[in-house]
Amino acid sequence: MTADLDNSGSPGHRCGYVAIVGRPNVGKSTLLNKLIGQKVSITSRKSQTTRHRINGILTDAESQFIFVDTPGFQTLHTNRLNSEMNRVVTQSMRDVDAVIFVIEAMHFDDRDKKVIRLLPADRPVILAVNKIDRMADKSQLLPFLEKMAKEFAFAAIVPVSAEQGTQVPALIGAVRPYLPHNPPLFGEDEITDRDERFIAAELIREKLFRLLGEEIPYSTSVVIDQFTMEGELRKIHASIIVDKANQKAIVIGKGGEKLKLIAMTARKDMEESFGGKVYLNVWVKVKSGWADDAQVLKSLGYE
Ligand SMILES: Nc1nc2c(ncn2[C@@H]2O[C@H](COP(=O)(O)OP(=O)(O)OP(=O)(O)O)[C@@H](O)[C@H]2O)c(=O)[nH]1
Repeated sequence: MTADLDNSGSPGHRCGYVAIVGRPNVGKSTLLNKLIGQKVSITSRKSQTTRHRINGILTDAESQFIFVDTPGFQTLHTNRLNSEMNRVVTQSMRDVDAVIFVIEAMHFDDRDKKVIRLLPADRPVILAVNKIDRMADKSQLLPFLEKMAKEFAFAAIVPVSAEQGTQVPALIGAVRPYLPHNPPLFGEDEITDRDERFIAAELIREKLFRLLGEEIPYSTSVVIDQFTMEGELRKIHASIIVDKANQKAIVIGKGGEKLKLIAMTARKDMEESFGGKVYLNVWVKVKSGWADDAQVLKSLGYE
């Protein structure tokens, strides 16, 4: 992808877009956070917490990497939301200069193979073999990397531990040569081009994944109804949208305890992210079939 150039930056400077793809739960969000050194993309133990494209930006002396964190490839649920997500993933790979394909060390399954089939043939794909810290027998790594080299014409293969940061600089070094010569598109201190409204919704959604049971979060979404500044205070009104009335009861919890906890922990994270006080009001609303409703999807940013 090229952009309007303003002739700032040194002549050798590189700048480009990099997509991070992989099946759910391989560690894409953790890797992005490690790459850019700050929590922007949300992470969770449950899979499929990433629904939006999130740009994280890494700027160093020679280059600027604009990372696109994509939703995991969905293989279980088949509603409209998931087909939209798969579309967003394929789209995001077409718009980038390089792709980082993430898998788990020693795990290469049918879901990973599905992702491989969608990888673009006309741009460099760097394979990041993640979670190497988990390997009990490190001597198995080299044969696994050799096996992977036969699966696709990867531009490079880099074993990493996103969680511990091991080999992350090597991964950056492997991607760098594929960025085009461009001056930086973003200022040095910009980490994401998403606004605070979006980050606020992501932080609430992250709490749903962390604090609710297995099934509920998949049928919920978060909408920011109002976001205003009163002096230094951010006043945020948000709605958690659920599919059914019984889910509303679960999100609220006994005596409102669960919702209180969701709102309190989300508010603390927002205050840390935004660097200022936050007043947060969270409602739970039932909208049946929202995940299949094109109109609702549009209002959530899937166009
Ligand atoms: N041991 C270990 N765990 C990791 C590593 N990287 C990620 N994880 C864990 O794997 C789980 C999934 O990580 P995420 O970063 O949320 O995965 P994701 O691929 O973004 O998942 P989706 O949003 O579902 O697509 C989390 O519990 C992480 O803490 C790693 O290098 N080592």
